[in-house]
Amino acid sequence: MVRTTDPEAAVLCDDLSVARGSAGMRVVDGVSFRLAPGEAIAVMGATGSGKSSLAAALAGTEPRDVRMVGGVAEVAGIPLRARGRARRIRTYRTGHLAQGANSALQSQLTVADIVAEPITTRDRKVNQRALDLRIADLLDELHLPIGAAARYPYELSSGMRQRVAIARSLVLDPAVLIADEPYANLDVDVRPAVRDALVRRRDDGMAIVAVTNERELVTDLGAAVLVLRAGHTIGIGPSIDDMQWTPDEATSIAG
Ligand SMILES: Nc1ncnc2c1ncn2[C@@H]1O[C@H](COP(=O)(O)OP(=O)(O)OP(=O)(O)O)[C@@H](O)[C@H]1O
Repeated sequence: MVRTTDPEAAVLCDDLSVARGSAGMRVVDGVSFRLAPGEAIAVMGATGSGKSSLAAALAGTEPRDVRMVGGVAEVAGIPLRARGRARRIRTYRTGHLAQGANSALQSQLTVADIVAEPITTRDRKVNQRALDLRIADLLDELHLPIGAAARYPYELSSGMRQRVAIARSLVLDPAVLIADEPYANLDVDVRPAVRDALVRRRDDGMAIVAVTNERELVTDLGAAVLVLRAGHTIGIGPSIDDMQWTPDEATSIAG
């Protein structure tokens, strides 16, 4: 088992570097931040700056071509480099909304099965009635219609699929949520339901790493801000109000 340097942190990155693809190109270089339970950080930056690669590395699951190549990273008290049982525990404690998750839902499963899968793959003897209630509550919280549970992804709009993917990422009550573009494909009228679901859990101690360039979401989450350019940190600050902005990106912390 790999030793944890900061067991109290929800997420710790110290000089973290991440490589991607068969050529092992370094796409995140020397990123450092610490998140306590109940805190949020927004990873911002232009397209290709490394936001999704950082999120995927911290989620530690998919895609498999993303890997840590330097520094320290710990999520939910367990190092990213840990293997075996420690790695499995870290996976259960981490919710992951991957980039494009709404278009990657398994087409042969119903919404209920998709959302339940993180639980059913872990515990095959789970009480079905309790599970059904839990999923109905989650779908309702995210303003999905009654009956959505029995439907298949191809029967849903992209905004509904996005909320199914969010429900799945929350179903295990994770200690840490890694959410890549939580508002992707969401109409403005359903965004408050997603925002409230995230803020409520953050208030209950869930830490959130959100890849987003949506300033309103960053403010609503009370998130710290990390801005990347070409894999490097070009700005980090405790809130979006502390950042200095050019027309299209934050460049540094104020002052
Ligand atoms: N599958 C892949 N194989 C190799 N390189 C990749 C792959 N996906 C992305 N990259 C490269 O990794 C770098 C970082 O991409 P990444 O998707 O993490 O950035 P991003 O900031 O999330 O961008 P976007 O907002 O467009 O999703 C870019 O140079 C990109 O071209």
